[in-house]
Amino acid sequence: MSEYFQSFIDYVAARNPNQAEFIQAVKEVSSDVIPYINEHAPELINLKLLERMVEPERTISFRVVWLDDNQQVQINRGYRVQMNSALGPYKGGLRFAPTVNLSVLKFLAFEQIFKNSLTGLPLGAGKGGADFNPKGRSDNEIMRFCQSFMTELYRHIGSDTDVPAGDIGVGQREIGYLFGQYKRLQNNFTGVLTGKGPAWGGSFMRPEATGFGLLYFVERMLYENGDSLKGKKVAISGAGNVAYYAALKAIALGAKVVTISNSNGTIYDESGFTLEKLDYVNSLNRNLEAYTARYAGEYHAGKKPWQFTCDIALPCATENELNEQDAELLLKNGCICIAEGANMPCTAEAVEAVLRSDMLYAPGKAANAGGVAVSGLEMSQNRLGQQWPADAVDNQLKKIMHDIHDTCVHYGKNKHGKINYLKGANIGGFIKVAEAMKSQGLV
Ligand SMILES: NC(=O)C1=CN([C@@H]2O[C@H](COP(=O)(O)OP(=O)(O)OC[C@H]3O[C@@H](n4cnc5c(N)ncnc54)[C@H](O)[C@@H]3O)[C@@H](O)[C@H]2O)C=CC1
Ligand SMILES: O=C(O)CCC(=O)C(=O)O
Repeated sequence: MSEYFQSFIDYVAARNPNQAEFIQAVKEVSSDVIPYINEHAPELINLKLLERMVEPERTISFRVVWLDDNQQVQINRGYRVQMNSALGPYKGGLRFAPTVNLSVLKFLAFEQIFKNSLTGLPLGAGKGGADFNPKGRSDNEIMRFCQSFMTELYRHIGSDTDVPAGDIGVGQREIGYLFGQYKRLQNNFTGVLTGKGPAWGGSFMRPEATGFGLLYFVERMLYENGDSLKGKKVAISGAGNVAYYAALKAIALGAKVVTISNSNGTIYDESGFTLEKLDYVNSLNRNLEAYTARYAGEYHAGKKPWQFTCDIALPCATENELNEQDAELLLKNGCICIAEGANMPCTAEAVEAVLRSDMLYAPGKAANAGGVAVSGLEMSQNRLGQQWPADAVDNQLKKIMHDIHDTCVHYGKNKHGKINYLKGANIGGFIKVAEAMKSQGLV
């Protein structure tokens, strides 16, 4: 690696102590982008484009006070990282989980810059959330928390400023409570959040978009490499929004899904999940062990899905959930493709192991961009005061995922025809943002 790369990483590490996830994401992007800049756009070095991209435009941190069902006062910390507005209003989800901290949100917001650029839509990048654990909380507690969170956040967001959406722990229920509180405070029914219910400004297909988009990407990637999803054995991690819709679409495209998991363990069902089985998993409310009382699957407490033989691995749960050993095991067992539904689910070492092999690797910023893409379409519908039919949105989603795939191929194919989708996504995502920042002057 070049001198510039090392001095850049040292600079970022010194300015962001104790932010391991953020530095991991920055290293991963800059290891592709810096050689590209050195060769094709050295003028960007003096403009300090990358140095500017790693500095959030604004970071908001605030107190969230609320009353639990036992009348006890609870205090959480809320955040919004407004990372980059070169291409449009800040855009990205809100995460409610005890693991939320600035390092995690900055890595997510940083990844969002390149992901949102790849969609081809006018979307800047942001991410936010709180260290609030929704597990075991009543519906009323969730509502009170959301109302308190929005009572501060509302002054920093707007339909042309910053448009949050969901992420881990934030689905349509939470978006509803957040939206209701924003409307009450601002007296304004506007597209300030995406992932809304279809009856009150939401886009059809937003719940499905990330999981479906992931499979559209995988389908295209396999096709490009002379293969298809038909008859493939697919291992999926997670049991939330992305995992569920990824499983549904994989099954619809002729694959067999054999695992679903959460942080406690994995269900392995050799005969493959069906829609009915997946809906049963949803009804279990995190108690995956109960699956075996009804269906002939196995429950493996404390185990990840990556030990089971599969052709395709789709990590759809959380960051750094698939490590180097997992990647080696997948390779040994004949897995041909890892595609990330989650954000940065593979550790840096796992990515290196995969890139050294012939396995296909689709990074999250490309493969899971379908969610934010349909959020972008929801913003367009809100501005126009329209609601487009589900099949029209689905067709646009498919086209966007295919275009992202082709951008990755364009920037990631080497002279021997091998495609590095990570490099393609990093460079393809970077170029547009860099051009926009250059045009907009020193901001
Ligand atoms: N919801 C969306 O539209 C998008 C989500 N993503 C990413 O996809 C991932 C999943 O998000 P959602 O499905 O929306 O969240 P969710 O809250 O609906 O589901 C998360 C699932 O992951 C499981 N999980 C959490 N930690 C785990 C661990 N250590 N090991 C195994 N399972 C674990 C949870 O039990 C839950 O089943 C996250 O990385 C998120 O940032 C990315 C793009 C868009
Ligand atoms: O739809 C959105 O704005 C959020 C999507 C998101 O958070 C992500 O792509 O990781």
